[in-house]
Amino acid sequence: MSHPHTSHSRLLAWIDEVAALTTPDRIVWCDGSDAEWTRLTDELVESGALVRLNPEKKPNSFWARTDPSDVARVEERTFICSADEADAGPTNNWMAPAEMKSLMTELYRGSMRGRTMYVVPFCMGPLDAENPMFGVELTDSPYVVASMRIMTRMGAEVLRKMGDDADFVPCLHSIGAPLEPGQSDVAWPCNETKYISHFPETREIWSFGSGYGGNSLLGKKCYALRIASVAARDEGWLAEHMLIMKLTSPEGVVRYIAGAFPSACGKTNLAMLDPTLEGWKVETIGDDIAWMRFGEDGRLWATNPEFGLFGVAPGTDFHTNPNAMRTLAKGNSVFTNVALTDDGDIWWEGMGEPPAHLTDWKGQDWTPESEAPSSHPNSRFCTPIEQCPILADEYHDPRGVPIDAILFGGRRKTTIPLVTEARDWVHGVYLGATLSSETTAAAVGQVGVVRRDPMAMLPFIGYHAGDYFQHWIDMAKGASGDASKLPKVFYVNWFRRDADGGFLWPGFGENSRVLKWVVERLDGKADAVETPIGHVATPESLDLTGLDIDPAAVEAVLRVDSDEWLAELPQVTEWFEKFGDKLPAVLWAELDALRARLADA
Ligand SMILES: C=CCn1c(=O)c2[nH]c(Cc3ccc(NC(C)=O)cc3)nc2n(CCCC)c1=O
Ligand SMILES: [Mn+2]
Repeated sequence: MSHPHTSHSRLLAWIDEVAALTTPDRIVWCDGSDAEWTRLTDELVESGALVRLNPEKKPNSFWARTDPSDVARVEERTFICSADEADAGPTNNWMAPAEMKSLMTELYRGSMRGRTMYVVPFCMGPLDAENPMFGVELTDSPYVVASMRIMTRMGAEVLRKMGDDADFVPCLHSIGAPLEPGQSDVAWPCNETKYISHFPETREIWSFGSGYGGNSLLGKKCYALRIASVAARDEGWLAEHMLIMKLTSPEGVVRYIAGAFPSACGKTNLAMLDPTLEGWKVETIGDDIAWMRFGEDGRLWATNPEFGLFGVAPGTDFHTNPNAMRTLAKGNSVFTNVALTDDGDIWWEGMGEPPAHLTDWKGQDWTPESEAPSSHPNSRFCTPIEQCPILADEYHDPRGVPIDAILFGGRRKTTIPLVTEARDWVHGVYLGATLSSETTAAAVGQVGVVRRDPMAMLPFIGYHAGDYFQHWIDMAKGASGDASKLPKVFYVNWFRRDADGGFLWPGFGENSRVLKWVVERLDGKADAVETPIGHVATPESLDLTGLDIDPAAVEAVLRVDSDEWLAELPQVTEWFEKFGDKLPAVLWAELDALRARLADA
């Protein structure tokens, strides 16, 4: 059956099935054109869902406010519906796929009444990749369509490339707010019942009830991490929650670094770093997701499958991330749950002195005397990555870049030194698997509690975390047995504090000094002290030129205190016990070896 837009019979059959179930008033095929963006954003402004910003401040850009109940990913409503419950593992919510599908089918029944169902063909990664990773999102949210155009390659070009039989990940999304005839819409329709469900064996995603980013832009966390991590396990590659950066030394030597950090560690700030060290240059390839596979040369090649940046707004400003601010200044962006200035620009906490008056993320008047912040802690900017002034040319190369170093990082007041090099690959996997970070206000729960967040992937591993650790161990075999081709693994912590609670390390652009040490370790140049926890930088081995820092602070930020580390071991044991016999034995061995080294120290 041919159709004006495609002759892909499986796609057409799926669309017919979903339309029959959700009963939208109309179906619109998205072509990803500027004309379509204008139509969509005009409609959204008309309906009150978006406010157009002052073109002189941010051209072609918009301010959105969600329902206060729909402001973040809903981890407790996120499910991995593997055929076998054991495959979801202890870090995921599970429901039998058939049960979840029959339950959600009833939720979708008539859910798009009165609305438009948009067909959003998209591709994670370049269209000219060897095997492009296609998806099609069916959604009743024009906000999602506009955001997907920024975050993914989306539209007619993708449909053409898909031809009539390419594989694609079906992504079904409904905000779950049917409109009765004559009923007027609310600015942010959603449903108090939310399900974000993944079906790994059939590679499908069903999302219901939330319009918010990670729950509704299904190409990102749902596809490029949870579903992709399952495909990566089966096919021998890695889908990771990592930034990718290009680092060039003053001598012109280029190194590529991937980094995994939980939220509130400044991953985007690091990905777009403005180095303070003279002559060093950072260019950005990605700030959130890295797909990594071994090339014929035995090296690990990484690509960024995304087409935009979906960053946390508060804390982003010209001091912490000047390149993000320059990206946003070019416009073509959507800002969600930030504050609106009286002259039609956006503002959020961390941007220096607040204006005398703002409209806050709840649409209410805000002044500097207001108790609550003007912007929600999880408020976001959504902006085209091609606007980033330091985007590396390699971003567009379907081969990606060969990774020289992997950084794992967390937010810890104590215990973890500024930078440590892993003893080898397995020890590096141990560091990633035991990565810990203190919770902050941006996430739910109390502030300052140490949580394990393995490879910063805890909410995104699409299967049993024990199998995931085993997969990381097994990846070393992909380096065609030549360990020298594997990336070196490092563990960093920008957030160690002194006895008075002050930060020991200035962070931000000064982190370029740590990156220099990492590169020099790759070249076998920089010095390190052998400690029970790995090779730790010495104060002398860091280039502190021009940095006004107390030598005692440098000592303190690099210190390895055996008592502090011995105190960590019971937590690691308790963490590892969650995975039972699926925890690779080599990781128990690493823990035992660490305990023995600490005892000798
Ligand atoms: C590449 C930068 C990484 N990075 C950091 O390296 C970093 N370090 C800190 C802690 C810190 C905060 C303020 C200062 N201020 C002054 C003046 O030194 C210093 C360190 N905060 C940091 N942040 C912000 C975290 C919240 C998203 C951060 O992103
Ligand atoms: Mn992320």
